[in-house]
Amino acid sequence: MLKIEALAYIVVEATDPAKWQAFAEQMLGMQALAAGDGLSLKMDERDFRVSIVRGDADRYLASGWQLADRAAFDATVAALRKAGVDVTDGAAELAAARRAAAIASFTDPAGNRHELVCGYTGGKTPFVSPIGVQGFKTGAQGMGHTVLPAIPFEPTLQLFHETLGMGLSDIFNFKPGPDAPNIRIYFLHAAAGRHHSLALAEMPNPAGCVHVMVEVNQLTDVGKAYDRLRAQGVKLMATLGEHENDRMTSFYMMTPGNFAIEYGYGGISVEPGVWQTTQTQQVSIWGHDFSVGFQ
Ligand SMILES: Cc1ccc(O)c(O)c1CC[C@@H]1C(=O)CC[C@]2(C)C(=O)CC[C@@H]12
Ligand SMILES: [Fe+2]
Repeated sequence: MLKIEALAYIVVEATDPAKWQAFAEQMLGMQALAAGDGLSLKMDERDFRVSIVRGDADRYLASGWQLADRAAFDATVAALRKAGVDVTDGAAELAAARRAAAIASFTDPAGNRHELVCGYTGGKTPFVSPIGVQGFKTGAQGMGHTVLPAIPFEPTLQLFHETLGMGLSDIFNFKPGPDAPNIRIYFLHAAAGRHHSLALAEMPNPAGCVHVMVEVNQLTDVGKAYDRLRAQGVKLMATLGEHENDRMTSFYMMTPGNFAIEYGYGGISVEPGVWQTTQTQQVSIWGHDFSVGFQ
């Protein structure tokens, strides 16, 4: 019963949503629709997969987690409360804004904000990219993956792995330099089987997120996006490459929200309960030069 299915959506705070509109439409190829004084970014038949809300900062605000049904939602809220997590029952107004039948929210030990939702009450209309992107891979596996800062690491990992039951796909002890201490990055899967819906990274991030990954249906759209990045002067955070752990071919760019987006194709799926946790030895089997992002 107690199973997160996928990352349903993310919420981003923006001082100037018009910047996100241009970035979403012209760089990412998503549909941007007015929503109050913010924006709904559409990646598939759902009303939104990214909610841009107007505010005083440019940052990541929350991760929205999909529960299969009301029973799974209630069981998850109960499990969190039993573990001592302060869970807030969401108001009907918030549930309506997120197109959810029910919503609850909590903050993890690292200070990241999360929303739990069940059901989907919004519209189902076709996705039509304004620049011809041939679709994002969403569906049951959700909008993609999010990598969140996780300090303190152990209690944050415990919440998602033990209390919420997300499976450990891969463990990576990242060594930034020969004398630098290890940074732990743990990759966790949800029930729908995307290799990771969440990664916890033992590093601080003032924007509230290290990166969000969105996946397209064809490699051609990754290559075309790379061309657009250069034409539009968007800041590259890592060159094209293929990850060792989930075999995603992708590149990374900076967003108007001060966190990065990984734009990828071809990631693997795992079978929950069967998959054996791997221990990655390297970031990627080719490419992914992150040094360009620090320039
Ligand atoms: C290692 C890895 C596997 C699969 C992924 O989807 C993925 O994003 C990563 C890279 C994670 C990580 C990051 O996002 C922040 C900057 C990091 C720490 C680096 O500098 C190398 C690995 C990067
Ligand atoms: Fe990633």
